[in-house]
Amino acid sequence: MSLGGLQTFSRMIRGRRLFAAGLQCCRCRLSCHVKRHYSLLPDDVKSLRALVNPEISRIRNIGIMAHIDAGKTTTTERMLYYAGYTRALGDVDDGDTVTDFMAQERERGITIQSAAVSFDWKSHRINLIDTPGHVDFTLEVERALRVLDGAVAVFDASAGVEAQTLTVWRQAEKHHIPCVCFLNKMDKPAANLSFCIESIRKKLKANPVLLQIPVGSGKNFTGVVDLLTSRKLMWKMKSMRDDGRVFEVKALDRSDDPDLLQVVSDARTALIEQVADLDDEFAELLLTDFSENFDAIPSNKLQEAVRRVTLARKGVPVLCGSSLRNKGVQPLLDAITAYLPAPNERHHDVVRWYKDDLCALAFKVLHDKQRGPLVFLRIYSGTLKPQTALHNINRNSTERMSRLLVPFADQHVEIPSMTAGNIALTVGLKQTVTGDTIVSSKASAAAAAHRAQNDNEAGKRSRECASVILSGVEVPDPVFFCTIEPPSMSKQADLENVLNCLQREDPSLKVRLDPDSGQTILCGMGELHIEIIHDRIRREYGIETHLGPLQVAYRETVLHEASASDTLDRTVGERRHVVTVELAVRPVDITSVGGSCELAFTEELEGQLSAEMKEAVENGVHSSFLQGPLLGYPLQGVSTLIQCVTIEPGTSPAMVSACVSRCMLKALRLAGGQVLEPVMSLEVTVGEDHLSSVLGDLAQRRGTVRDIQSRHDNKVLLATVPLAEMMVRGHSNVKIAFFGGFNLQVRIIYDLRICVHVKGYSTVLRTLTSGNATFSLELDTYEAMNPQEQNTLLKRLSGLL
Ligand SMILES: Nc1nc2c(ncn2[C@@H]2O[C@H](COP(=O)(O)OP(=O)(O)OP(=O)(O)O)[C@@H](O)[C@H]2O)c(=O)[nH]1
Repeated sequence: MSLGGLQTFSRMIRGRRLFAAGLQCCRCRLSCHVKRHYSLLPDDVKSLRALVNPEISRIRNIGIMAHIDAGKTTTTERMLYYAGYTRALGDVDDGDTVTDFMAQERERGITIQSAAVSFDWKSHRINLIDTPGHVDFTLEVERALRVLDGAVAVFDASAGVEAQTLTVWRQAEKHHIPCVCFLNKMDKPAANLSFCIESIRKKLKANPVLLQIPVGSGKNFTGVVDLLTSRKLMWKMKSMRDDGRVFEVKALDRSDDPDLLQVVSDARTALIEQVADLDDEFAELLLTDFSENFDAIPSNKLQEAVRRVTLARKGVPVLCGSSLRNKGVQPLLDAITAYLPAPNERHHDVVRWYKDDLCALAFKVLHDKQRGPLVFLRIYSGTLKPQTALHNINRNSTERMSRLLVPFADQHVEIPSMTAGNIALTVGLKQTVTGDTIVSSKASAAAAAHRAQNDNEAGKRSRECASVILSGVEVPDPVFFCTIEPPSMSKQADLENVLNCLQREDPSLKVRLDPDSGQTILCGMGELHIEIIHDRIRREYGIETHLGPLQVAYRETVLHEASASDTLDRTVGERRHVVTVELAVRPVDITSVGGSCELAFTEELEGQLSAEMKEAVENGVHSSFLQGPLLGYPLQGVSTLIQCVTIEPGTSPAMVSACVSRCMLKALRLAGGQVLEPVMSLEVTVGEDHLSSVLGDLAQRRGTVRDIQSRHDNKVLLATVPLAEMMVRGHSNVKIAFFGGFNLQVRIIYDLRICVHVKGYSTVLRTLTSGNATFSLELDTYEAMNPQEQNTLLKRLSGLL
């Protein structure tokens, strides 16, 4: 940090003092004894077979999450290297990292799949998942977070909190995951500690607990001062190729830069005050045993308190470094073991019903051509052994697991058993999909349900069953779709097979058949997502497919309330089916129901209908929700009330569903249709010189500017814009861009280092700003189209334009 930066920071933390005036800062009087610290590195790369089941308190299941390009993969590579699991440092820019092992990841320099890696650090087992930063792969992050106990949020220290950081942070909060922040890229000239701390506070609404102060800035960033011990950790690199394994640990003394001493002293006092504010036990210790000199508090007491604060999610420890320049990663590893929770410190309600019986969650499925599906399991209780039958509660099926492996990126090491708290990779589970709960047997699930019932006498049966199933992963709705065709009809069955495999791996990929054209439709989270799938089908399965023009996934809703009734009277063979249905539909606020549709029965009907017929009615309504009356897009924000159902004896449930669907269509048509379009939130970082051209372009795209902020010399433009406006205009061109655009897209990612979501916009932005802009885009909401736009869309989709 520059002198000015140090002083600003010093002022900032002094200004933030929370404690009473009695808290005085004491100058540290630590010895100037110097020692050399070597990270644990065995003589050779560790034998993967040496991995054994560690004690649960020494396991850390953690994820690395951040905005695209913050340096997650680079940081993971350093961790593996310092832990002794790799001989050489991998580099994303050279395409030789351990965790980005897919061909597309190596070519594009981005993470697409989360990869699980197990390694040991100072007698702790770290199971680490490197997650993608690109918004198209948000589900990968969600799946990983579901099974993690803690996370490291990596930031580009020159950018602070970026758009996707906010998304993943919210995801971590949803799963109550304690985090540690790592301000990476401190070697960049624009790196700014106080800016990052403020953006964590303001944008993430988190409470940053700063544990280190950087020494030097930009190219001269040489190390950090650990505020707990007041010791300097210095990486004295002899050359650019120095791997940073060896660093010097030295207590601060009077020979150090007086500005640095002042900043450290102020920051340490602020840290003590902040922790005392957040942790009563520490505050009490401080006031009873160290009231004369708060600064004399032992570092281990401060560390214990920071741990409690982190686990209670009252604060997030903040560390800094530069992974690419090999500085600051070993203290980050220490922080993971010191502050993030062990599996037994997390409370998963369901685990207590299983006691020592096996209970695990399938959180990821990979397809291996030789071994079939590989299922990643997080074990919550009990022990997993190979060659055993396992029961899948969600599918109510039992299948045999043949082999048990420890995942080490794309290498897998076979092991005889695995205990609670760990992450395992299994071979042989053919029916299991992401989100399923795996137990040892049907009987053990029943026993768990029984325990749940005993503990919760007041609960209903259905709730008890639900409580013994681990909650799965929420799959967001796809926003793009396109048709996919095999090169010839003879390949259709192969393509269907491949798409089935890919869907098991990736629940955010949806495949459906167009009922009118009979074509196969691919629905995905973004253009890049669909392009990667297309590419994988070609490379991994050898099928050259043709993608149709990319289209926006609109939704439909209704404008007014309407009622309808219908009677179905049909004789099939000897059997007569007669059913009469009366129902009403009405619009509901799309934000209040989270975008979904609602279904209710009158109280009277609830008591009258058998479970089977109720399910038939529900099926009829739900199938209508999937196809709106205007353009056949799924419905959103529609509430349905079933008012009357009369069923004559002998009528089949299928006929009841058919009658309900027909009646729904009548009611929906009467209620008047409205198209809803996906509206994206857009963040563009651009130099001030180019701001006006970006704004002008945005106005033409029906964009709404929400805010313009300053970040260093750049402006950050926050806006919302309809997704359709971000695509290449003239849809037939998209097809050409798809086939010819592969290299172009790779180049854009490398040139601009941006989150390329929509090629059309990225190209325009590059032209407008001479390559001096980055942007990210994510789904904000669905909004009603105005009548004129809707008319144009209806005409275009019906071929009239
Ligand atoms: N200057 C500087 N560059 C870094 C640092 N760490 C990573 N980078 C560079 O930043 C770019 C992105 O690094 P990655 O490690 O791929 O980032 P990521 O967060 O894994 O990216 P995604 O997986 O695509 O989201 C690469 O060009 C790295 O060389 C750092 O400490 N300093």
